Amino acid sequence: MPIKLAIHGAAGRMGRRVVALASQDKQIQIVAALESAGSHFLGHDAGLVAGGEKLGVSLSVVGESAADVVIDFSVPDAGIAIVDHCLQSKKPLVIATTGFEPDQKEFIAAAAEQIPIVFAPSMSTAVNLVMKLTEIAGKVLKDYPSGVDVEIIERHHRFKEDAPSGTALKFGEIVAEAMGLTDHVHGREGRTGKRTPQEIGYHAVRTGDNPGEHTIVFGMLGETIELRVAASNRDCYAQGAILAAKWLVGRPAGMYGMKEVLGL
Ligand SMILES: NC(=O)C1=CN([C@@H]2O[C@H](COP(=O)(O)OP(=O)(O)OC[C@H]3O[C@@H](n4cnc5c(N)ncnc54)[C@H](O)[C@@H]3O)[C@@H](O)[C@H]2O)C=CC1
Ligand SMILES: O=C(O)C1=N[C@H](C(=O)O)C[C@H](O)C1
Repeated sequence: MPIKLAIHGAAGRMGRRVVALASQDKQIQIVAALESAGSHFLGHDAGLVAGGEKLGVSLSVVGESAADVVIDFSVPDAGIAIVDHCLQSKKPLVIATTGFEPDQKEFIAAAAEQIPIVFAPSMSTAVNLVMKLTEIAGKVLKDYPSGVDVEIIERHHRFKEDAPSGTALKFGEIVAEAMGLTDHVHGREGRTGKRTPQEIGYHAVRTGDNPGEHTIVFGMLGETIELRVAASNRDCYAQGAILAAKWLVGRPAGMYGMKEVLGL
């Protein structure tokens, strides 16, 4: 029996790719494509909106559905609303949306005590592998004699609404944990003084249609390491979200990440 999938934010850049790829997947049946009450795509066929063939599923607002699992690529407030919906209907949920406030993250963590949730700022296998490499690099370089300056540079399309990216923040958490660093510095301007060894620097570049690129720089005196991962389209994220949804069905309540999904 195929897994019945609902996609939240289905007419967005990511939602459309999830619809397009999930509709080609024999293990998945799309049963709901959800959008905001103000979307002019409501009532339109989700397959056609995604640029493919007619699917027979119209874009609708959140309501009762036969879904076994939900994938969310939307905006933070809508993400919280779908968490609440999944809590009430006891449905597993993959949250790919970024930019949540701290209190919203607490709400998600509390929800994960009752339903299974995968919550990850990047669904890409390559990005999650580079997170693992970053952890290794951080641990190995922690006590490097000259000291190590870690800077995280991310580049995304001009339409992105949050900065730095959720993925950049996650890279920063990994570095902080691995190296015992405490200060998160976002951009620099003016007479900032010398860089301190406790800093992790973040730089958010917004240009054109870049689907996402992250570079983690480990700068020593005498040598430099750069770990870079760049998407050339959005399918790495959509495929990862579909993989996470399949993995999540039947799991106990809990908060999972792509680390668990990918066995990293
Ligand atoms: N975890 C990951 O791998 C990735 C995460 N993202 C994140 O996913 C989110 C969406 O990204 P994009 O698709 O590029 O944005 P987008 O703006 O193209 O799509 C968001 C969609 O959510 C819809 N939406 C807004 N309010 C809604 C509501 N109340 N109910 C249902 N739908 C609602 C919008 O109408 C829109 O269609 C962003 O937070 C982005 O950072 C993006 C790519 C990869
Ligand atoms: O908005 C995007 O496009 C992306 N957002 C995610 C993030 O904020 O980390 C993941 C990916 O980099 C694309």
